[in-house]
Amino acid sequence: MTATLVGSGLTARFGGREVFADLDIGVDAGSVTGVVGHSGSGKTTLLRILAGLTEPAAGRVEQRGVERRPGTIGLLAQHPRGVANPRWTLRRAVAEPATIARRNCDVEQIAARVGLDPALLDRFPAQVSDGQLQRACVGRLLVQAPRFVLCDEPTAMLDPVSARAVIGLLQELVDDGAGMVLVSHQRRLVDARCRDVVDLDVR
Ligand SMILES: Nc1ncnc2c1ncn2[C@@H]1O[C@H](COP(=O)(O)OP(=O)(O)OP(=O)(O)O)[C@@H](O)[C@H]1O
Repeated sequence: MTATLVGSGLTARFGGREVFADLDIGVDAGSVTGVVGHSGSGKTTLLRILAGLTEPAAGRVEQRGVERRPGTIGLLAQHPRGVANPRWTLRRAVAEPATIARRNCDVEQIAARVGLDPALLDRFPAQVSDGQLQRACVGRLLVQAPRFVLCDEPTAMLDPVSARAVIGLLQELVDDGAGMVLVSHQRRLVDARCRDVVDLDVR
């Protein structure tokens, strides 16, 4: 059975104001579903609902064909500084999924894979650039090896070289069989990468 993440009939509402209603979205293993829409249309909210971080006002999210274990969904935030623990070194953050699962991981090898200077691994988030921190977040995803990756404008903070590197690394996760939901304002990127696109503006 193909692993699939499915959201059906999803409605998001804050303080009586409806952000979106009765929305369906799905992504299969090894493919990318795009999410586009104007600022405030609910893209981040949709990712948070898919990740189980926000409860929808209606509808449900299911993972089909996936073994029950923690960490089957990974998130890559638009602003890595907003999610990185400021008191943890990059080494600790990258290794955390392996620490939780009580398995070993070669953090230096992961750093090499994501193009992060190993000397930066013992720094704290405030001591590295946004691009370096985002690469560490991608490294953490590689350690986590989630079945589904939810990416919220993952290159918005990055220079073109770092952006291409991050997109390439995310594509590797998809090539290895992850299903990805990609939120982006860059319609060209979405059209080039995504099999299905959910447009929150034309519903
Ligand atoms: N926790 C919350 N409480 C109240 N309102 C919220 C909350 N989270 C989001 N909203 C509102 O829901 C709407 C959608 O927000 P969301 O961040 O999902 O939009 P977005 O499409 O990701 O925007 P952007 O492209 O600017 O990142 C906005 O009007 C926002 O103010």
